Amino acid sequence: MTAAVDGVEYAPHELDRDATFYVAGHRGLVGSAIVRKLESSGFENVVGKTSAELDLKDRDAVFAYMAEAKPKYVVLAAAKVGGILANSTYPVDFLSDNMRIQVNVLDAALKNDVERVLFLGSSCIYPKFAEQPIREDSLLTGHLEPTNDAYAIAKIAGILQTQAVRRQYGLPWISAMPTNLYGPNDNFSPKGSHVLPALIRRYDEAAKAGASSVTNWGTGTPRREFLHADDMAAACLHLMEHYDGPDQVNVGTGSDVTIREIAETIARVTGFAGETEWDTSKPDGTPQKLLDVSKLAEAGWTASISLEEGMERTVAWYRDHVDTIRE
Ligand SMILES: NC(=O)C1=CN([C@@H]2O[C@H](COP(=O)(O)OP(=O)(O)OC[C@H]3O[C@@H](n4cnc5c(N)ncnc54)[C@H](OP(=O)(O)O)[C@@H]3O)[C@@H](O)[C@H]2O)C=CC1
Ligand SMILES: C[C@H]1O[C@H](OP(=O)(O)OP(=O)(O)OC[C@H]2O[C@@H](n3cnc4c(=O)[nH]c(N)nc43)[C@H](O)[C@@H]2O)[C@@H](O)[C@@H](O)C1=O
Repeated sequence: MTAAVDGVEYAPHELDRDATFYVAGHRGLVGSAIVRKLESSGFENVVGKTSAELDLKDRDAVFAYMAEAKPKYVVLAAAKVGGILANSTYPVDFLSDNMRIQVNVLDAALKNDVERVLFLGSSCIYPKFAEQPIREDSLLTGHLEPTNDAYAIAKIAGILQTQAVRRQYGLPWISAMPTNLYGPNDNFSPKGSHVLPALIRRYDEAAKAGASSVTNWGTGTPRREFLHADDMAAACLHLMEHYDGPDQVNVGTGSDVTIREIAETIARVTGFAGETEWDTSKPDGTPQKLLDVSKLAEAGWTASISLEEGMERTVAWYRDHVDTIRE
């Protein structure tokens, strides 16, 4: 199928199933979903390294690994990642670690002639008060949300590096900007996680303990768009096979909910029957973050896992893995 994005036709570019495919961050929420998707799509040689085996902040080690593994394709799904509190408490780490990880991986990929790279950014790259739904061309048109501006600047630098490689070397590297994601292998730590895993854990623990109330952060009024990691992985492979433009592509569902609404859904799915309270001393973050996904739709991909189904699957996964989740 030929895809026409912004009036430019892209012929399908089927990836070689026998080639080495390096998924940086292969144990994480997104990386593990990409590994599942690649393996179920016939890729025979998907490789990855844990951060203990290969610290991507270590430039020499990254160059040595890339020279040895010689991947033909790379997805960069390794990053320092966290929710609103972690981002606003440790901005230097989110800026510095992510700049180093991405510069090392992208430079080493260039040195080793990696044919196709997918860089993953985040919807927080867009201005805090961007017009909704947020189009790709609103990048750099306004001020960032202060709770994650340091992380966002690192991600913007990654997009620019991908575009610069295209301009200077003509390589077909691309980048995708996911909305808020969730699913198996997420970070469920109460202080470090994003809202959805935090609420699954809080409501599940409260339901099991028979608690009369739970307290969430902020006012509950911000709106967020949630995409299941398996959909994200499918979108990544689709883009690598059907898109070859310089602009970053938004990846989301095209619809959003309030935090209060998602809390009600999680309460229902976990069986929590008590009251929900809101701690307004905690930050709300950006009031709304809904991506315009028309470029992705033009490229031929739309999400298929509903929020209700994705929540049920994730709560079930969490309950099965509660003893081994990362803290
Ligand atoms: N989760 C979300 O809601 C969103 C995520 N994204 C982006 O998607 C990508 C993946 O995020 P996600 O899967 O959620 O994050 P996770 O935290 O689940 O996974 C990140 C992975 O990165 C690896 N990693 C981190 N630091 C290093 C390091 N110094 N050296 C080697 N590996 C490292 C970790 O490896 P190990 O396990 O071995 O320590 C981990 O598996 C990131 O670029 C993120 O910015 C974008 C928008 C939303
Ligand atoms: C993906 C994106 O994720 C981050 O941005 P965010 O969307 O604001 O992230 P969040 O998921 O942590 O919060 C969403 C909303 O939910 C509310 N909320 C309620 N109760 C809890 C709670 O218990 N935990 C958390 N984390 N949030 C809570 C919280 O107050 C906020 O209003 C970026 O830093 C950056 O990492 C990024 O790119």
